[in-house]
Amino acid sequence: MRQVGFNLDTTSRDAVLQISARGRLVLVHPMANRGTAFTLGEREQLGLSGLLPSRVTTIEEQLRRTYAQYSRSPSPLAKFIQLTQLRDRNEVLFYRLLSEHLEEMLPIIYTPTIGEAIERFSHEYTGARAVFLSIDHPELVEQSLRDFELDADDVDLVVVTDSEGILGIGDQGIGGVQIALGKLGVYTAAAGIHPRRAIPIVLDVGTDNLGLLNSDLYLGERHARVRGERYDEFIDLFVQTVTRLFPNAMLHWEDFGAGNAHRILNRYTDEICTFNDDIQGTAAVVLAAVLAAVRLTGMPLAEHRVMIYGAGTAGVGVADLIREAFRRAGVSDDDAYRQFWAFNSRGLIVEDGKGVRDFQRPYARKRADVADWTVVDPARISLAEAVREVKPTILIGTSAQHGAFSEDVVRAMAEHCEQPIIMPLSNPTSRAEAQPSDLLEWTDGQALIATGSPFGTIRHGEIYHTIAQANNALIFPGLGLGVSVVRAERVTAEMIYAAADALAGLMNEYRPGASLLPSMSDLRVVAATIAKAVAETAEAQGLARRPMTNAIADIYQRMWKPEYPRLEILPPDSQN
Ligand SMILES: NC(=O)c1ccc[n+]([C@@H]2O[C@H](COP(=O)([O-])OP(=O)(O)OC[C@H]3O[C@@H](n4cnc5c(N)ncnc54)[C@H](O)[C@@H]3O)[C@@H](O)[C@H]2O)c1
Ligand SMILES: O=C(O)C[C@H](O)C(=O)O
Ligand SMILES: [Mg+2]
Repeated sequence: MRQVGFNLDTTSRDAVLQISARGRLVLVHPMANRGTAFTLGEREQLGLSGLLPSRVTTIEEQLRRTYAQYSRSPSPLAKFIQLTQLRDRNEVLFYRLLSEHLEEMLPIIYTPTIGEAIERFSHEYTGARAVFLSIDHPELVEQSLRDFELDADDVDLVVVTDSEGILGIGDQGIGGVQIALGKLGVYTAAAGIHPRRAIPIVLDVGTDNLGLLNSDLYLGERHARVRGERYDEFIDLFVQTVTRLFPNAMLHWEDFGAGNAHRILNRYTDEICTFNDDIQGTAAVVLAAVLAAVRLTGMPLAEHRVMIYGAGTAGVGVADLIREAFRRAGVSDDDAYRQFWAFNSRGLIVEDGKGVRDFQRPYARKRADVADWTVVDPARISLAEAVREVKPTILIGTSAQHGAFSEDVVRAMAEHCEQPIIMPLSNPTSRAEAQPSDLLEWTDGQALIATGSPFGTIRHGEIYHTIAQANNALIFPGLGLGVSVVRAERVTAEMIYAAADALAGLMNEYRPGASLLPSMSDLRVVAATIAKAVAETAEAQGLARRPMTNAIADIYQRMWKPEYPRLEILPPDSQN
């Protein structure tokens, strides 16, 4: 990080921060500012003596104060805003507070509260340290990226969204910038990616959200979403520019619409170092949860029948990776496809159905497969009807349809399956296909559950069930860290599988009611473990541009810790 007045080596855990700036400039730089923790000597040298209250405090005192402020904030959104303001004022303190209360604060800075912050972005706007790129100004793309003041070697990660498919709340226009910021917050909190080695970006291509278009306060381009050739050209311009300026960065795509996510990933995956979180991150975390659950059922994976309710960006990513696990278990590709039943908004996807997208097509069932089913409308076969016919053992929800896993669906599933594996993965909480407490109720406590948003622990009978949060936050931080440690040239299917496998390998608790996945409070351990597996896989595939000397040491050395860096105060006139 090199800005006029400040210089910080962001590659090492114990870097020195050089400051030649003076006075207010120091206090408004979130990475340099440490507020009341500046010592009297530092204050004098930096020209801050009159700008701070006289008492010097430790970071522990600052943590006590900011945690009390957090606790007093009256609503989740107020807590989000309080933490955002802290992040914009004193980044070290923000990450330290977050890391000490990770499980408590994750639902605030990330899913589910972030959904509300995204919807309210233009109303609550207080600035956002991100890059905004508009399709109406392609000529500004390069300059805008340069304006973020990072050099080629300074960037490990770029998180970009076009906001069309934000969580399960759809098109949120420019507000989607918050999901890019939220994901980066998790990268740092979980994997220690240095907060100054990443760029959050929103591509403003317009919005089809009429509420936003009609709001006086809306801050994005005020027109319908641009699609087709002009959209593709803009994406291409963006990809070419960002990879030229930041050749070592992994490009992370977040919350694109169903019509673009798979298409864009397929277009670039063999050309650059890139990853789609909703497709690949989700797939890896869900596979890990499925493998843990399958082990508990005692029934071999190859015999399971899988329903994907909501075969969109995430759903098909999940299906593809579970299918890979079938293949690794010795099942032929043809046979594996026959174990999957996928749904879109028109019901079960059948080969002659309407509106089937290219990436869904491999999962379309043959008409003959369903010819003798008892259904009301063969052109629109419902989940309940399909469940009765297929008797699935695994039900995955990525449809954003609240309550879609209804009592009759779940009871019908449980009738033929002792321990049904049911995963309502849609976010935020208001979109979940089912409430875990209901699932336990309807299956007599037998369901093996994972959800996308946090649900915590639920008592059913004598047993406390810890509901696994199968959120891609368990995957992307470690993946990004592993990729950056070896500067992988690509993100391959093998690396994604290795991430899932490493996560599954962390599960060793088998008491009744135990979670299928590690807890979000263990994110740092999870991320480091996944990073190692990913980096080693990249090396084995010959994709490491920076060989490791010792995997553990290399990963540990790159994991930034939220502590005030050592200061070196340079003369005010020296240029750095
Ligand atoms: N847990 C996680 O880590 C995670 C990761 C990614 C996405 N998700 C969640 O999954 C949901 C979907 O996200 P996405 O990015 O895949 O969106 P998407 O728009 O790409 O996919 C949604 C799919 O659901 C289908 N659908 C809509 N209505 C339906 C209905 N009534 N019945 C059956 N199918 C229906 C659509 O046809 C589409 O294929 C969101 O709520 C998102 O938050 C969770
Ligand atoms: O953002 C999340 O919480 C997970 C996932 O990427 C989603 O889109 O829901
Ligand atoms: Mg997402």
